[in-house]
Amino acid sequence: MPTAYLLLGSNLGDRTTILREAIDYLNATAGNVVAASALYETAAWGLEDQPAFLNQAVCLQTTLLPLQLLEICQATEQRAGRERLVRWGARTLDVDILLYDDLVLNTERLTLPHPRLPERRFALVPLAEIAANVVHPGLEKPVAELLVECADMLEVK
Ligand SMILES: Nc1nc2nc(S)n(CCO)c2c(=O)[nH]1
Repeated sequence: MPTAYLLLGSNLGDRTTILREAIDYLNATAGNVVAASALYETAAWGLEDQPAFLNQAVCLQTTLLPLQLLEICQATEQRAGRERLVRWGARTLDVDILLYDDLVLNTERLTLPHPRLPERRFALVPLAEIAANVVHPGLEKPVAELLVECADMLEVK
């Protein structure tokens, strides 16, 4: 069964509850969440003048195809009241697909692996907790090595 790694993020509202409810919804609609990292509080990347995020990586075993999984991720965001007001602005929930097995995909709707994964410690740190030895298809390096190489500073509030 395909394995996907997702990054959940929230910096608006009751972040802990939002992330827990997102995992419950993914379990009910997308497959089985078989692993979840700890919650990491990190300074906002991108548009820095916004509240700190809570980030969490999850491992999902799924029978959904990538674009079907993307639809469920977007539905999960909408259930949490996600409003896309400002690009990279504050949001109740963000669910990004980081990896989907060893698939490399470049479409208008979805790029896999996530194109900014190698430059984001806020994604690499939680992912390395549950998938340190998973090899990034395309870069052919394990997640742990991507983390070591990532220059992005992880400032914990
Ligand atoms: N620390 C942190 N910064 C972020 N900037 C954006 S956009 N996002 C949403 C994910 O693309 C985040 C995030 O999840 N965590």
